[in-house]
Amino acid sequence: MIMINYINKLPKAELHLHIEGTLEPELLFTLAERNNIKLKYDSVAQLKLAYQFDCLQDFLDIYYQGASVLITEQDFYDLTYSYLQKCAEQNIRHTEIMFDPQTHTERGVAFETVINGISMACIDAKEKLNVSSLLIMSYLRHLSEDDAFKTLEQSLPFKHLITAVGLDSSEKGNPPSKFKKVFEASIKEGYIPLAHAGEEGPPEYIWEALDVLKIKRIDHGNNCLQDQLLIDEIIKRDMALTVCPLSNTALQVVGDLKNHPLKKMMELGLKVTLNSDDPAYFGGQLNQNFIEVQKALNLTKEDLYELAKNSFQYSLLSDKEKQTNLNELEKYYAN
Ligand SMILES: Nc1ncnc2[nH]cnc12
Ligand SMILES: [Zn+2]
Repeated sequence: MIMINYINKLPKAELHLHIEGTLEPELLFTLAERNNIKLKYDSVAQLKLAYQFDCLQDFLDIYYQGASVLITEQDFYDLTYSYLQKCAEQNIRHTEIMFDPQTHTERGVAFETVINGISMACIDAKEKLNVSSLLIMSYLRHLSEDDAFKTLEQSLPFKHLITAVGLDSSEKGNPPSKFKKVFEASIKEGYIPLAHAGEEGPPEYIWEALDVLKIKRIDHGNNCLQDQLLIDEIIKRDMALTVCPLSNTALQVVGDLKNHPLKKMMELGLKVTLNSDDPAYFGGQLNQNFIEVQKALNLTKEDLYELAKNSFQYSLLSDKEKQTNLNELEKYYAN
């Protein structure tokens, strides 16, 4: 059975989303013009043709290029508000937004410009769209730990606006242990530790993220399936995986959605959530991920309910906020 309508109205949270990855080609061109930036592509159609990826690195090269049109506070505001409007349309009640400060500070854009633009949009969206959000500052793992320390330092005046730290970018060759000290320091500052692990990297990287970085949630985590002891450990620790199906097929982590391990993960007892990762690049927003994976794997209403429930349960919201969202979901499911 196809459940597009049911999915569209299902109350849900998104826990794995890069704000730079929500930059739609149309907005990218608008911002390039506004900031007098010459692009390599003549049109939106031509740019879209470049969105063909063989692996994570292929994508990252284009994604960092795209982000170079973001210059002013207004740019970051427009980018973020536009995503939050899409959340409202999809009945995403809460979202946990990753941002990559180093992608911008490396180009001479101040940390302050980035965080102010993003967080102002979040405040306005709460008021006008009733979508709640919080921010995850992600360190780029292809850069050095010293560089991450500089970013941590820059974030401190804005600590009240940031809930967690993450780790993203090129996984292979950049194990979590490279960032042991900066994660320890981030935890001391009150940030909750999260990390991408096991997207392209081996199960050992997931073990390191758990044991060395002390993470509370695993971004992707697909490759845990290669290690039964690791699966047992993740279940024992009651940790969630933020799974991103359309990202996985776009980056050739999974060949075909029909072979996506989501259902298997659920059957094994792993707690999983569905997410869009970089929707402007991977062919679909969160609801499109739900719709396509439901169809490919024949997910039932109970499965969809479990995924939505996990998205609130494993969010970084307070227990009270979780309960409010869960009550709303419960009501929807019962009707
Ligand atoms: N899927 C992904 N993996 C690692 N780094 C990323 N940055 C943006 N999207 C990413
Ligand atoms: Zn990601």
